[in-house]
Amino acid sequence: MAILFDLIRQRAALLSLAMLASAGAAVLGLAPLLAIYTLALEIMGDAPDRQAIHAVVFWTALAMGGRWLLLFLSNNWSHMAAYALLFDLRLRIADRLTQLPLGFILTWSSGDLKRVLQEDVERLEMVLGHTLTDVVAAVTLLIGAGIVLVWMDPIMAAAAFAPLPVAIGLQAMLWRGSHDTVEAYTQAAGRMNAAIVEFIRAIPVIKTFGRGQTSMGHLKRTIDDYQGIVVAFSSAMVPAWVGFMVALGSGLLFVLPIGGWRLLSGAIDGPTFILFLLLGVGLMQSLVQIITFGNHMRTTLASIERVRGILDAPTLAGGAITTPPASLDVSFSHVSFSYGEKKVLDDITLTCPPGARTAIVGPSGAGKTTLAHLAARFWDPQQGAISIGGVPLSDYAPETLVRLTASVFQDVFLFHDTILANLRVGAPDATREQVIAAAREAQIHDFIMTLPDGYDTVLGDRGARLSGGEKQRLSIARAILKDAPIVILDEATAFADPVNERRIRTALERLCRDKTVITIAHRLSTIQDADQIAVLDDGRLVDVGRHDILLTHCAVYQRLWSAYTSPWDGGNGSAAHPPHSQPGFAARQGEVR
Ligand SMILES: Nc1ncnc2c1ncn2[C@@H]1O[C@H](COP(=O)(O)OP(=O)(O)OP(=O)(O)O)[C@@H](O)[C@H]1O
Repeated sequence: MAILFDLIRQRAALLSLAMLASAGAAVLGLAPLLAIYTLALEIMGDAPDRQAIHAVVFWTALAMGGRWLLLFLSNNWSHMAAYALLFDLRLRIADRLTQLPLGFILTWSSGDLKRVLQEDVERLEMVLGHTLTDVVAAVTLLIGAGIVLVWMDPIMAAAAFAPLPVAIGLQAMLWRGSHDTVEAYTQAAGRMNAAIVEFIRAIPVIKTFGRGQTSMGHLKRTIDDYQGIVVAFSSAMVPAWVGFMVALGSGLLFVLPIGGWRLLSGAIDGPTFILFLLLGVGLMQSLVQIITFGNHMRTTLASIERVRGILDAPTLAGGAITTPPASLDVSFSHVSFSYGEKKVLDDITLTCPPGARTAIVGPSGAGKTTLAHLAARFWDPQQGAISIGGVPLSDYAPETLVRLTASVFQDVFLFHDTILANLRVGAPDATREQVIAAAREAQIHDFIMTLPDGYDTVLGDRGARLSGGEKQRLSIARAILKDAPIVILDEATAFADPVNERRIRTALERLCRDKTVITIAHRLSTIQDADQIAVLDDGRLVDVGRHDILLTHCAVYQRLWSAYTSPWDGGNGSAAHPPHSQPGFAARQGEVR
């Protein structure tokens, strides 16, 4: 709720004006009813005054014009405020996302992040742009007209408001019973959305493997689940909701007999009776708007909670050191790391010497990627410290740390922009000539020159028009251009054709020249000449050494190597590919930060 008030405060002036205009429009909305009352007084009076009748028509028309103007202004102002707030909030979330550890962002699916940025933020528009002013109008009408009615005849006013306790009681029943159901509904809707997104993404796999029925099964289950909850929700809510609506319309049951009795007894006149029939009965409908506001607020508060999940997530503390370190070694000192309760790295102490290549190997799930992510500061370890040149990563200013490392990971992201802009991501000031030189070294220049606009060709959505190998080489070109002294690589597991593989190997050899390199190795042939190989097993560092030495005494490495060199998969997924005659790098895909 605090975040909502905080947002409202930022556009308080505009929203207040919108609410005032809405309240004014509501008051003016009473004009036709009062006109009927006044006309009835004139017409039923002894000597109807033509001039007075004309005046009533004139003032009513003026009031209607004024109401139109106030509604127009109220809508305009509330929407201006709402969209400005939405814009601010989206920027705040986007800004926060850039400050949050990458590891945190990787735990969210892109569908969930999109939902927060788009649907959850959009929900505020409904409240701020529409229902807030509607509810102000409804409350104004209810209170304003209530005062007028009580002033005219308290007994008749009591008759008009008689259904109110019943309506409120039924609404309270609805609210009390619905909390768990609304929660279940929200979760079922979330599961169904996620299943739909997954299904759409999986269509190529489904078509390739002919798993249509199986994949549809999960989607169908989530839709059935959602439908079941909606039907149960409706059945549980309908009786009370219908009762509420009937109660709202039942004012006539009280106003008609009591009004008739008071009219006949001379306590009220005809025009007053007519006014109570019109106003007293119609007034209750304002409650619907108030209830709608309450319902919108409930779903909006759930959205705000999700927004807060991002805005309140802890960022990594950045230090103040901006000078590059004298030495470019990367050291892990007694590092332990857990994802939630699950410990995946345990007391790792390892130094990656400057200008040397350290390969990390181990069975699948041993923690290789996590260790590389920690070196790139996706997360901070819960225990121990990671340092560059003896300075803990957290002591560096974030921009300095970004300049010190280039990461090439498996998921390549290419912006919907020109190739030139995509290559300049890590080096915005690079000249065109420097970009071309980097592309040449990454073995991608010739391909770029075959594109219609060369370096100015705009890439499709997520680089869809490029092959996997082309994307990899573009990402390596980015890293070469960035020219960071420390390179963190995640070799991917996908095969490349021999020509592409040779190109990638050449590009990576160029990228890693004279750099401190930490590489996650999936193909052991590529790391036989690494300066040191760190062997991980089940989150622990079991050995560090060169290939030949490890082969003589490290049981885990021997197992990996034997599985790797066996003609059949020895049961270890990460090292089951046949060795290549030439050692070198074979990273497949990569994203450069
Ligand atoms: N975001 C995450 N949340 C929870 N657990 C995770 C997360 N990322 C990885 N893990 C778990 O941590 C362990 C180590 O994973 P990691 O990816 O570091 O291993 P790896 O050695 O790189 O594996 P592979 O060779 O299969 O890629 C695994 O058990 C994995 O399931």
